[in-house]
Amino acid sequence: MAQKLSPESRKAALSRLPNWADAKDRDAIVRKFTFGDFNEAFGFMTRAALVAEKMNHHPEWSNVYRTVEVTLSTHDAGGVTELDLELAEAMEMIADS
Ligand SMILES: C[C@H](O)[C@H](O)[C@H]1CNC2=NC(N)=NC(=O)C2=N1
Repeated sequence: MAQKLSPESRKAALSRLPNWADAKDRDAIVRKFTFGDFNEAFGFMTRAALVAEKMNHHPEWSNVYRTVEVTLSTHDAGGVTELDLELAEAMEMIADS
């Protein structure tokens, strides 16, 4: 099972993911994506969902019109692991493409 990241490696990883922040109320990382319109937002979710399913690692997320709010945490580990960083990086690539 994936292990929770140490505070040091988590801090280093977050510095490479500048748009992501620690969740306020739990052990997780969060980001709000804003797209041009609903089609772009939902297209992002569709592509990210396919990656997540392939990884067997799933986001908590919600969509309002052209925004998608994402929370990543590894439930089995009770906190942030490499899997969350990997999915966050994949989401950055998808949102940029
Ligand atoms: C049984 C299944 O493999 C697990 O429940 C997987 C599925 N997706 C998951 N996603 C996330 N974010 N955390 C998990 O611990 C997790 N576990």
